[in-house]
Amino acid sequence: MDAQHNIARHTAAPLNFSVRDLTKVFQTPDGPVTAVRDVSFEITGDTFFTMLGPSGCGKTTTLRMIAGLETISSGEIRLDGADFRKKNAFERNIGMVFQSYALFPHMTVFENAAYGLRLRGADGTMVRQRVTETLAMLRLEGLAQRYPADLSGGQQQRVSIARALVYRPGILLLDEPLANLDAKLRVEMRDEIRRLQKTLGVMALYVTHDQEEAMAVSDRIAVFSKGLLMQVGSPYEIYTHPTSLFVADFIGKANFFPVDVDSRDRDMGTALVPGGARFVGLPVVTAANGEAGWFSAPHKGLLMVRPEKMWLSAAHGTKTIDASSVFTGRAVRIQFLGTFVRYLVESPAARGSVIIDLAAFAAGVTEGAEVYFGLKDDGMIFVEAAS
Ligand SMILES: Nc1ncnc2c1ncn2[C@@H]1O[C@H](COP(=O)(O)OP(=O)(O)OP(=O)(O)O)[C@@H](O)[C@H]1O
Repeated sequence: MDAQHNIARHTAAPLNFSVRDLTKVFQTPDGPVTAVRDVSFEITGDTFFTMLGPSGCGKTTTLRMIAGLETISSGEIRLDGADFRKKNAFERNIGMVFQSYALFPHMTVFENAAYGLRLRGADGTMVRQRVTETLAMLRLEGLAQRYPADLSGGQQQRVSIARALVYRPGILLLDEPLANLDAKLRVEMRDEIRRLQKTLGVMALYVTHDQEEAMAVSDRIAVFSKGLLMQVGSPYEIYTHPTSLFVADFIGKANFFPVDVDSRDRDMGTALVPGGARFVGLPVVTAANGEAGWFSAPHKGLLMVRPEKMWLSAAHGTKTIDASSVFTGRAVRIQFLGTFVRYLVESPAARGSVIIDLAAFAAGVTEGAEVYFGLKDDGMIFVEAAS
């Protein structure tokens, strides 16, 4: 068969890539360690899919099982319905980018980029054409004859992306590709990776521990904690409808108010905040497993409110206040953060200090001042039972 057969003309993302009940148990001298437990998700077409979580949560192990770099303890991986494990490296049709770049130090940029094509038996004309085209996409044209040691970190990472894309894989796997770059370059590169991914129409599986980065680049995010997949959704869904305390806290900033739930039905509830405030008609009630119907009243729970869903005013002001939903506290710190002002408020009603983000300074509120604050009624969400 013609060797060129192994090389796609254009990127063709799989229609459907799925992982079912994927589990990884490492045998260690201290006994078995379950790094990934029963993880299931599905990705379609040119989705930019990110696995996000703190260090040690199992995201890299999941990616490595998908890449075939780690054996699977149990579960399955399917590519357009077929068992992924039965496919050889060429048939899997994946490109991989590592945090460490993993370039060959004795090869030029051109030869590094050409590696995957040569492995697939591409002829000289095709290698020249593809490598030139791919280096141009990554703005590396002028550097083709350099060696990795003579490149900056950002340029080295571009070469490793070129090497992964040169044979036009359907799936691009990226393991913390920006972790070694400085903050400004990280933002530039993440936008560039996303632009390339969409231009080529490749499916992307991206691993990061940086929630801001995940929100900025992803179509969908899978949040991991301790080997478990906690939630999958668009950045908007996981920010506005976290289904667990972990996700609410890990994605963005969150305030938590211990409450007594005194009634509820499928998607409405009434909560009492010790101290007197009462909230009726809560918009969303979710359980740690994402299912409604989990709270039984009466029950203790946690009300989560995002900082931008709160109001604040000076306690000595003349504003008319509906006393049933107002808290008092003390503004302990005011931070001007450019596009908004952040107030840190101490209040016995909250668990930890309260973060309140306003579009402008609150009149008359200085550090140390007594304040009134409350929750806008579209911003509340139950996240978990208090144990
Ligand atoms: N080869 C191995 N042998 C034993 N345990 C391992 C091995 N690789 C990973 N682990 C363990 O599995 C768990 C998950 O690790 P993993 O690297 O997947 O997490 P991660 O979320 O990607 O973290 P990081 O961002 O730090 O790489 C951790 O507890 C880790 O110590």
